Amino acid sequence: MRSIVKGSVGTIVGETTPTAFKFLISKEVGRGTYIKAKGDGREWILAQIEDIKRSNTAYTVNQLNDAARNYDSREMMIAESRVIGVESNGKLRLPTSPARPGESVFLADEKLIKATLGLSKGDMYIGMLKGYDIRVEMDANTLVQKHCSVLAKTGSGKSYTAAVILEELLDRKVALLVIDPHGEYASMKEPNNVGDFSKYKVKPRGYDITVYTPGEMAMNPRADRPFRFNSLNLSAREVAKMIPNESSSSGQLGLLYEAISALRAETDAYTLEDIIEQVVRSNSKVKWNLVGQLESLLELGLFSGTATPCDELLRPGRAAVIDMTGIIPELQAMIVARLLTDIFEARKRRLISPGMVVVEEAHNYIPERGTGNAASTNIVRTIAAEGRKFGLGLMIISQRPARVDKNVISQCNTQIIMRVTNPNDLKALSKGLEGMTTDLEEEIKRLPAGVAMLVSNEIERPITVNIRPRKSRHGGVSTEIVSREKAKASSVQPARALEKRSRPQSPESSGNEKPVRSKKSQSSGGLLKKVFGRA
Ligand SMILES: Nc1ncnc2c1ncn2[C@@H]1O[C@H](COP(=O)(O)OP(=O)(O)OP(=O)(O)O)[C@@H](O)[C@H]1O
Repeated sequence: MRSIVKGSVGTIVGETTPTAFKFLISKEVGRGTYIKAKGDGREWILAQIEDIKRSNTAYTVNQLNDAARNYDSREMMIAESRVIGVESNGKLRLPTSPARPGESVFLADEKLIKATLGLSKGDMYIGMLKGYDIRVEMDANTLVQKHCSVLAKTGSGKSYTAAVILEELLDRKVALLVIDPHGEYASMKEPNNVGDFSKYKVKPRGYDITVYTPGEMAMNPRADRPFRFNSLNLSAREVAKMIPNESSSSGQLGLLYEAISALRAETDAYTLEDIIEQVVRSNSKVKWNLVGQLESLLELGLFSGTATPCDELLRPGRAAVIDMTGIIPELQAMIVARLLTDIFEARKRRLISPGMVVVEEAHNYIPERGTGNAASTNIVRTIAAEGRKFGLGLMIISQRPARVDKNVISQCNTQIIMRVTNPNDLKALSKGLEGMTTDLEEEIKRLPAGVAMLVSNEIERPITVNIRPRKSRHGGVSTEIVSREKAKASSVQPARALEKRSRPQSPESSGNEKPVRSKKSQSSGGLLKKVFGRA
């Protein structure tokens, strides 16, 4: 056997192929380490250690080999390595012939890793390659245009990582619209004060964030402004989108179309109140159910006051955060449906800036078939399929990959995967990702918080990244349950009331009874109005 070459970490042994080789380890290396060996053309082949096996001929399965006196000298460590490729003129290719047994293996240097993996093509700094001092940079334009997803189990650092990407996009003057079900993104206004900033060379700062609430301002201390829709001349389709699917029968929808056509024939300008009055005038038996739903819509306050203009929501270098805290899921999906339809239409007509729509807890807004229904599914699918043409990108964030619409996920060119352990979610990831191996699946199960696997057409193979500290303050903090028992008890009451009252009518209702409008609800809007409010 050849003597060990200085600086090498091992020698190639056994059978090799253009895509894999094994080497006998002479210096400590670990799984995931990037290594290099000379190919036949004397160019460097970059490979990564996938697995390490240890054996010792002195210890066989059947008996100890007493003839072997020096047990330590008989121990062997074999590293199984997967070839990533050979870099030539900025392009990656597989070596034409397999690496030669007997060749020395070295640790790969930073330059080779960056060039071969394609890590320095971008301008967005999201973190460091795990185990290395190598910055991972992604291309902002590609990420926005070709969409992106962040998928991981809860507590793994999903929203933290999403915010890191949003910071980079805001630094590059991208306009962002964030659908934020839990009010986690308002804290981006403030600079971060926890993290190893010097190691990652990050400077804390706050961003230009405006938080909107579709509810009442007084109920959401984070909100800067109310979010309101225009109630003038609503089309039947627009109104229908805001009414829960399961409770609006075809008879009621027909009634809605009739009422709005009659109004259009009479006047140039009508409001939601006018639609309600018109429906009341109908002779239909099912009208009261529809009236109930329309009145609930009116009471939410979403259609009162000044409508929020679309061009205010997408502004370069700023993020508009729609904070959905306190709004029931069904209504959230309807708000998202209408909002994104307006944004997409305005963008198609070039009336607003290009930008990116970020959908947190995406399984609620675009549920996979069989796992639920949401009014917002179609428009999010449309943006995923056509947004690129019109400069509207999409970022999908979810803790339940298996419950998110596969059509949308498959349109995301960049996938950021953090720790996932649920077997259904892992299966969904495996199905949706090219090149997913059982080894990668195992790795995903074991990723620590704050470490992400980046899969993208822009990089040559999935890489693991230590996500950099945030520049802005993180807002996704878990609530302690035990020590806050009292606070929890006092907060249960309004939440329940909210859910109960915001449903237009009970499922048992026949649809023929006139809904009771209490004096209080007519004058001040009652509890519903208190919770959701008017502008
Ligand atoms: N790159 C990171 N650097 C430092 N801390 C991190 C990093 N990523 C995550 N964390 C920490 O891990 C915790 C969980 O992160 P985060 O809130 O983003 O999780 P999540 O997956 O979004 O959870 P949830 O689904 O509950 O919102 C946070 O307290 C955060 O401070």
